[in-house]
Amino acid sequence: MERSLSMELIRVTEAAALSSARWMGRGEKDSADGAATSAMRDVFDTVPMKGTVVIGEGEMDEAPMLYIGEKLGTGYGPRVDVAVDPLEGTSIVASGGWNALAVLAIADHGNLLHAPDMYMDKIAVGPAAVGKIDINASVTDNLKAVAEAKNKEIEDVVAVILNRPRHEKIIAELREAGARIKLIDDGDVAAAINTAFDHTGVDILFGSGGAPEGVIAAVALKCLGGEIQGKLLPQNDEELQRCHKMGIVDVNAVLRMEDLVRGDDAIFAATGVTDGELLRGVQFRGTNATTHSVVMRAKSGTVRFIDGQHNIKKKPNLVIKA
Ligand SMILES: O=P(O)(O)OC[C@H]1O[C@](O)(COP(=O)(O)O)[C@@H](O)[C@@H]1O
Repeated sequence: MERSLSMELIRVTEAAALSSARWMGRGEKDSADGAATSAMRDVFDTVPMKGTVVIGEGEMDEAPMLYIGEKLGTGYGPRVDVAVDPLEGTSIVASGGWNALAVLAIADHGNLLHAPDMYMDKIAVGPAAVGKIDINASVTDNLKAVAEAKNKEIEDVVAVILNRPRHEKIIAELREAGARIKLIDDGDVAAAINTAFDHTGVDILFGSGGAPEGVIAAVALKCLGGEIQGKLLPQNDEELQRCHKMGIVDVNAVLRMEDLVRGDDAIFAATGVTDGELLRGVQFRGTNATTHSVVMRAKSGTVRFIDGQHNIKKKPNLVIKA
């Protein structure tokens, strides 16, 4: 995969972030998502690649854009699988909260798990604790392992988890073990990535969230040398059938890094929509808008933070007033 593709992909996430950021705090998550999706779709047309969406906005009959199977790119260049989440954290934008991102990941054709839209149990850590976690072990054992790997006490470990009733037991065990906890309302992709950056103050992600988000986070963590393990959590027969269709016979099987994203020819790109620990959100200043993005390649392990200054007058279609 071409190195220069990284910069092309940043243009895609920047466009999605610029378009959806106008909807911050307006209580309209679908409008924010729609703006991000259509901007992302438009810019993808200019990216030199032969892409196919494997994780997107839904099946062809339910999503007009960025649907699973849709072809993306100019049709010239590497043949890649594309995973997109034009707006990761639709409710975050609707309420002006933290850590909404425009994200995408690409990998060589056939190398991304085609995760169905269902829940996935997840555990994720940064490079310091790779090889030490086990999704089948207890919360306490995982905390101990991370504390040891990072040379700190359990009381100093910060676990991040979506604040959901389904996580009551995990949260109780985290409290019992004495860990510090960051309960988040949404956005477990950012939370998983944050475990790989010490300055975000987050050591380990627990709990279930979207399976597609799990695959996207896996690409980022592969680039960063971190680790995520997942287990699909089908809620009914239909979801179980979907797992089987994907070739996953044993739904209790632990999905490891190589199952989620095979090989290392993969790129992850994200632009902040609202402020977060890792990336600032879009700021509008008169005729200018500023974006903050990160792009990473698994093959080289290079992580680039890229700031963009956008002249809104020259991109009127991108920054539509909400
Ligand atoms: O809100 P639920 O059903 O617990 O799902 C959790 C999932 O939703 C999110 O918080 C936000 O997803 P959306 O951007 O699609 O709203 C994800 O980060 C997370 O994986």
